[in-house]
Amino acid sequence: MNDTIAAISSAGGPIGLIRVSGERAIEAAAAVFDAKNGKSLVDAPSQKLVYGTLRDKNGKVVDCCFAVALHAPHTYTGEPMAELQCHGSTAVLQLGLDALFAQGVRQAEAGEFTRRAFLNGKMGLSEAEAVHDLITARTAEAAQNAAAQIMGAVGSPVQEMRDELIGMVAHFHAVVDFPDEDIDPVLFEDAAALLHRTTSRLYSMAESYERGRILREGIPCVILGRPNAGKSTLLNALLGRERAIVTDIPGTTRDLIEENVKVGQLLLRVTDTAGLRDTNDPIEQAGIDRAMAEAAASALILAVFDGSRPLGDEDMLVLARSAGHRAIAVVNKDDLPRRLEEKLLKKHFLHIVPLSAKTGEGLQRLLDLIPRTVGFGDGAFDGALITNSRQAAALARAAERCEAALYAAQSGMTPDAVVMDAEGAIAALGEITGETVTEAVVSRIFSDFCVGK
Ligand SMILES: Nc1nc2c(c(=O)[nH]1)N(C=O)[C@@H](CNc1ccc(C(=O)N[C@@H](CCC(=O)O)C(=O)O)cc1)CN2
Ligand SMILES: Nc1nc2c(ncn2[C@@H]2O[C@H](COP(=O)(O)OP(=O)(O)OP(=O)(O)O)[C@@H](O)[C@H]2O)c(=O)[nH]1
Ligand SMILES: [Mg+2]
Repeated sequence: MNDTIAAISSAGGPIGLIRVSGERAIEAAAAVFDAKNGKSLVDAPSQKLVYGTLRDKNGKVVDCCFAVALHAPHTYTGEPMAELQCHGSTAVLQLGLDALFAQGVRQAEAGEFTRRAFLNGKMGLSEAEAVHDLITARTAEAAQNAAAQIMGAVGSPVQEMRDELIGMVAHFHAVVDFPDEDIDPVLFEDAAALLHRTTSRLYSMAESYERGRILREGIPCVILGRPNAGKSTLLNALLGRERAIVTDIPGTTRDLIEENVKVGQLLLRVTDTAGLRDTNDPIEQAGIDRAMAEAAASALILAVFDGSRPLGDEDMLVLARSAGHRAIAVVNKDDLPRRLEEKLLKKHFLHIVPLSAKTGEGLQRLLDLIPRTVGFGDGAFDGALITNSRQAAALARAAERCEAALYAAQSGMTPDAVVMDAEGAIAALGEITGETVTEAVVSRIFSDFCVGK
């Protein structure tokens, strides 16, 4: 039997939530809470807020709050649960928690509520992982996608494909078990059709991770350019505030300046850097080294050029660093007379955007372009984007095995060959739903969660 656990499930707001789950959850909460109506929480109807007072382990009243009993099995974890909705002070919440501990309840580990929900069959593993995605979502779109996944946007199709493959394998097993009978060729045809459909579905789900990862994590983007090109001015323009120091002295920015900015549906994790040039100043050189390293690790380079001057040697460092990278050339200072020749830039960059970081003229064109260069148009976020690397890897493995089974079915190999690969695909899909996953993997997944979830 599971012991009873409790944790503070809220962070920092004016109202705080203590959650309790396990066989003794409601009794323990009832022991520290006196309902104003004089009845014990044990006798309260499920899911009904009850007003009253909370007492610490010494019996002192420390809060006027709500309590709620949640009767199994219709709870988040599937176990009896209780909640105390207190005032949000850490002191109050800790006293409430300590009072529960005095009733034999223990501190919940990271993700333990959701782990229990999974182990009790309340949700599949992909839904549990989406809970974590939702808690850590940094944009509305990422939250929307995660919410859809909690509702089964990944788990349901995966379950469906798995069930279909299991049905097919069962059919083949019947044939394999009676080898004397002739194999109906329709069986191979039907199997091939199913495997074909499933293979392409699986590949497209696995491939959606490239965009799903960007949705969840944002896109690391570096502003690169010669000193004085207007990199810091561009950062400030993107942010809409004076974040970085701007002067007309070349070499103003030394350290990396990292900020997040929402661009369309995308979170841009943008870094302003030191201007690239040959220098004898060791401090400036350290900044340039960091700029180069940061650019190498980024997914997008905004290469800034000063449009009011011809391209110079320092700009060649920018061209070299941008080569082979996803990059947009920004021709800045477009409010001044143009002295830069675009010819060389056109050879190096697919996209060239003239703008003035100072006046903001042309900035919108850059903002429109950035999401498109990383594959984000105006999409809906209905949970179809895979955001989890573990799921993506399992989907790719399932797709490969499914494709191998398809090949076996089409090339008239023995039913055993079809079955073997199909079973590999079934197992890989089971890792996503959680049906065929090891204890160690489950532990690792939930240890990433926060305490109280
Ligand atoms: N106060 C509070 N707010 C919260 C949570 C919580 O645990 N407590 N949640 C925690 O994540 C989230 C809501 N998720 C939940 C998911 C399922 C159930 C639940 O009780 N499920 C029952 C069905 C209940 C019913 O149909 O009325 C079940 O699955 O059997 C509760 C919360 C966000 N808000
Ligand atoms: N006219 C005009 N001036 C600009 C524009 N963008 C930047 N400047 C000016 O160019 C100078 C350098 O701007 P910064 O943003 O500091 O340039 P930087 O690339 O960050 O320079 P370092 O940090 O030294 O590498 C400042 O005087 C800015 O006001 C622009 O679009 N038009
Ligand atoms: Mg600067």
